[in-house]
Amino acid sequence: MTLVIKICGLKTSEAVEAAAAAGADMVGLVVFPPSPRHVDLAHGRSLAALATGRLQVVALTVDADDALLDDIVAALDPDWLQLHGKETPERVAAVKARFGRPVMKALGIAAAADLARVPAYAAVADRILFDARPPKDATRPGGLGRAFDWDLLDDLDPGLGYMLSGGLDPANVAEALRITRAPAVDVSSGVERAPGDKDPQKIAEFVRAARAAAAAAPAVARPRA
Ligand SMILES: O=C(O)c1ccccc1N[C@@H]1O[C@H](COP(=O)(O)O)[C@@H](O)[C@H]1O
Repeated sequence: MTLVIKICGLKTSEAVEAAAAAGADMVGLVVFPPSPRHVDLAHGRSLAALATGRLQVVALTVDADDALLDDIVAALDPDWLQLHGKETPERVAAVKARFGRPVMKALGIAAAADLARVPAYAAVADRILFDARPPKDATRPGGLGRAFDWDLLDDLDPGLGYMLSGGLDPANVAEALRITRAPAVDVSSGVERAPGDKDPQKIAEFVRAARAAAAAAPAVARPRA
């Protein structure tokens, strides 16, 4: 299976073009005003239009209500909805039913106990995204460039596709894939010059490093060590 690569938090057409040129699969547009990567819906619409047909578009939200999701879906027409807040499994199921689009649910991980929530979410989401659990005083629940202990995912079989995120960058993505054998990776801070300012060269380096690592040790049907 081919590794799926998502570049998240794009704010410019230059960044969208860089993700497409690098050979990424998905781009994430953050609709969450406290984030330095927030895009308003008018701008998000133009970025999504630029990506459509070349990259899957993911709309990232944090505890968004139905009214906001209505507006986001109307503006961005995303291929995926990424729920990165405290949404319950019931809320994930309701969003999926209302919008009829695949839903990716982010779960913050800091310890093995955090994985106990996986079955309930795997039953309703189309993909689980594992991110580092944010510190209590964080102003946002993700996009912090913070990694978690990848060994926690050893032997994990969530029963559906999952995406690894949290503190990935061009230098560490190969090691992250070696340890987790994740079928998909997501990066934001690790391909930036500053929060919200994507670096085309780092995007290219990240995709190159991730593809090389996946070719050396494919995710699916890879015998366990
Ligand atoms: O990027 C943000 O600002 C953001 C805001 C609110 C929720 C999630 C956010 N980003 C997501 O967080 C993970 C990890 O990002 P990083 O690579 O560690 O910076 C990733 O899924 C981003 O899409």
